[in-house]
Amino acid sequence: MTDSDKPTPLQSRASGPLTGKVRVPGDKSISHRALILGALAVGETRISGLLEGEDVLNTAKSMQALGAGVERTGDFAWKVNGVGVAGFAEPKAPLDFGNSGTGCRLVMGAVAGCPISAVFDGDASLRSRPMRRILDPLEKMGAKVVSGGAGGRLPLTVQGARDPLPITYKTPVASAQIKSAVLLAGLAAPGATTVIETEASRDHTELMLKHFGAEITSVQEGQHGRRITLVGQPELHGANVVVPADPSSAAFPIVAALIVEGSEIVLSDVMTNPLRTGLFTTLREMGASIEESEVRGDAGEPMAKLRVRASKLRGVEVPPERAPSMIDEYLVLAVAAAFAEGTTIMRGLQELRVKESDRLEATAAMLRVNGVKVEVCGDDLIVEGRGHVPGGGVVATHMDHRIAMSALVMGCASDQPVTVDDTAFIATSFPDFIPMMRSLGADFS
Ligand SMILES: O=C(O)C1=C[C@@H](OP(=O)(O)O)[C@@H](O)[C@H](O)C1
Ligand SMILES: C=C(OP(=O)(O)O)C(=O)O
Repeated sequence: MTDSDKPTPLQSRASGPLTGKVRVPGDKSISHRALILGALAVGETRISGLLEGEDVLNTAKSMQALGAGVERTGDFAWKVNGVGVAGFAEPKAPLDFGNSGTGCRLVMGAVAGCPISAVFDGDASLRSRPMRRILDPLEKMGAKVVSGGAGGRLPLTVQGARDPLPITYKTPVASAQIKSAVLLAGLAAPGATTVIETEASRDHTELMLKHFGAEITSVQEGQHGRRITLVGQPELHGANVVVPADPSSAAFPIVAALIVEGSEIVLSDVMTNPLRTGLFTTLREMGASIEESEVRGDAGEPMAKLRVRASKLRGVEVPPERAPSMIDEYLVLAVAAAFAEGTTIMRGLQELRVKESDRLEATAAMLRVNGVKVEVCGDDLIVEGRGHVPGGGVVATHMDHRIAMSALVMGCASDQPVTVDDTAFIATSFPDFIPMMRSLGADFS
């Protein structure tokens, strides 16, 4: 997709109860990592349940361009033949990550540990996002940034280190992308690479590195943090990866079922890694009925079946330390908050400003244009829930898939229909969102 493509608007209007059983697509974070670690391993990796969204497909293409064998073998089934740690070949053309911060930043880390040069680029949204946070530690490890836009913006060229250095790095913000970039570069360095985080971020890279044979430890650091240590230059071996359903995608049908009276839906295989389930904790505090059953795990990633029933919600205060475990879910939580009774205060959301859009302002604008009273106060978002939403607004999605899906969920129960200006970017993370929501009974036209 390019930002010059013609926009495809869509309207969402109140429907009868949502019902049915669905499996949302594979987790986006795990899908990126399975392709990247498969490409850095020796031998064959088989992935099932891969998210075939644009963000992940761009990572697959970049792995191919860097010399790995990447092949689709069936629906959501992929095979990767890796080149080994530090074995990437120099790509002949710029690597285009489209809309995806994760793909771009993790591959920057992997390339930084190889003696090659690669150009990184993306769409207008990705070109506006900060890359200095990744380049700073990678430069400490010996990589060079040959050229780049102001403030480390894309497009830029990374010249990987011939002899990468292991470092101990304290991440300046809770970010799994920074942590993962350092660990992936650290694979090629001799000795121990350590990442310290004061707030724990999602640990899929650590769990998957272990699954592929690396020696990696993670211990508590302070009240909410982790200290992660990776032993460099491991022989990673190809592995089987089963990708569970993405809790960040599940969030949309879950909130829709909670706000549409009489709804009851079931979602299978939803990943329940505790570093990803802050939204479920918050919704339960608001009074949501979300029942878990059939809890099981694969490659260290737990998953469960979720049964969600329409519920009367009340406003709550969400503490800032919960943000890393639900960082992509505040948009749709704000929709749930608008349908709740009472005020919801979401604190410490500064990282929302540097996502696909400025999500703090875009979320406030989405609610405001649909008649909800909302305030951005510093880095906090305050939503006045009145038990119903007037609707009737046209929402600007700003090349942001999660704004588009959140607005369509809001329309499922608002008094007047809600329109989004462009649905195209939904394909980055949840290509079947529209048909899946319609199959549950949503009225999108
Ligand atoms: O590592 C990952 O897979 C991700 C980390 C988060 O970003 P940050 O690391 O910038 O917080 C999140 O917002 C993104 O959707 C996926
Ligand atoms: C922030 C997101 O992704 P990324 O950083 O990979 O673009 C997201 O999917 O909400």
